[in-house]
Amino acid sequence: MFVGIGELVTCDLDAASDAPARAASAADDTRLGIRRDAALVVQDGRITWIGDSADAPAADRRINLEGRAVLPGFVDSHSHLVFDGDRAEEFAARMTGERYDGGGIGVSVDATRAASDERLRELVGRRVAEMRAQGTTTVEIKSGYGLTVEDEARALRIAREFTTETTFLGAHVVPPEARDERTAYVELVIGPMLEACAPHAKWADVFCEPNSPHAFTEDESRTVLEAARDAGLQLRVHGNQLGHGPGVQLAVELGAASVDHCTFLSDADVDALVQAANTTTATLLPGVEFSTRSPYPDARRLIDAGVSVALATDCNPGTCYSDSMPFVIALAVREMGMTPSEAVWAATRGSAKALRRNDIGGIVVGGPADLAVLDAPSHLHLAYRAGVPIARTLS
Ligand SMILES: N=CN[C@@H](CCC(=O)O)C(=O)O
Ligand SMILES: [Zn+2]
Repeated sequence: MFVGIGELVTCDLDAASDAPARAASAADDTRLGIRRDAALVVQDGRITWIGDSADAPAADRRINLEGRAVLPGFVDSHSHLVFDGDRAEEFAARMTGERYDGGGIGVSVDATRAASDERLRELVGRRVAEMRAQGTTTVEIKSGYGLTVEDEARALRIAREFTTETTFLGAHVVPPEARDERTAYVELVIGPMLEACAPHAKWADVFCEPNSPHAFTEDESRTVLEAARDAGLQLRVHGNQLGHGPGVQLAVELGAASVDHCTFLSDADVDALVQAANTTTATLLPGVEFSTRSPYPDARRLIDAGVSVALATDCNPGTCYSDSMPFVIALAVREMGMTPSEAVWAATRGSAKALRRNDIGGIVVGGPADLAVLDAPSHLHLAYRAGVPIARTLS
């Protein structure tokens, strides 16, 4: 049992029926369901009681959190953790003006193909441990740095050892060796690659980006997504990252759970996301804009319009080699005009919704004890103390 919780952020509203977290003012934290001086009882990994510290029942073990804040563990609904090598020099070049266009993905593909299973497993394990150490309790992991039948299936098999939220991203880019055979590569993705990968994946994703010569057009993306849906996978889309494009409309049309990035949106894109708010979440990844020196997505415009918004890291070797949800929350507050409560909601309930999960992202009796604790009295400190390691998981 945990007692002496200074601020218990439950996010306990029903994720299926909730409207997007829209704060009435910067100080509004009513949607977070905050209790003060709280206690909770955990048994066999589940929460069995929530109440005031003063009313806490007897328990075998009693841990006094001395006024710390407890939140739902963060849900990181977008990551690419199965890779070897890094692209620090590409990052440094961007800081002095180079543009990102997805071409560096081929560098990570080479390094990942050359790595042994053991090496990849160790790297993913290390990254998941880093995430947990910063308060993340659920992570989605994509393939996408193999881009052959065997290498994509291998990436997903390894990812499955760490999470049930695995995503087939054979359509990440056209690999360098297939550059002049785009059609043949798409056929490979929707044929033997999908067949080998589907047993290890819950989701399929595509980098739909006509602004990159390496990524996929609207027609190619539709072909891949429809084939994946027919194979029983649920859909997600990388869209509208590098410029205006068809990603959002395609995601909404196909009923994808999430369209991720949403950096460049037309009014029609926002309208489509409002109409689809119960089905399709806009997942914002501000670590990418930080790491590519790009304009941030307009989170205020989306939230004020009524779009369902989530936050995730997009941890990958190219556009954001950070797996820190507290960093993302700080960026969302400082750079995207989200209130601290909106950012916490989007990183927990919102991100759970982007994974079509109602069982995580909140603290409720009967739910899993997926908890984050802060070495601080309130969730405001996540952005206020940016860069300070105040968050960890509590189990
Ligand atoms: N946009 C496509 N995929 C990743 C970047 C991958 C890379 O550059 O290695 C992203 O989400 O930003
Ligand atoms: Zn991504």
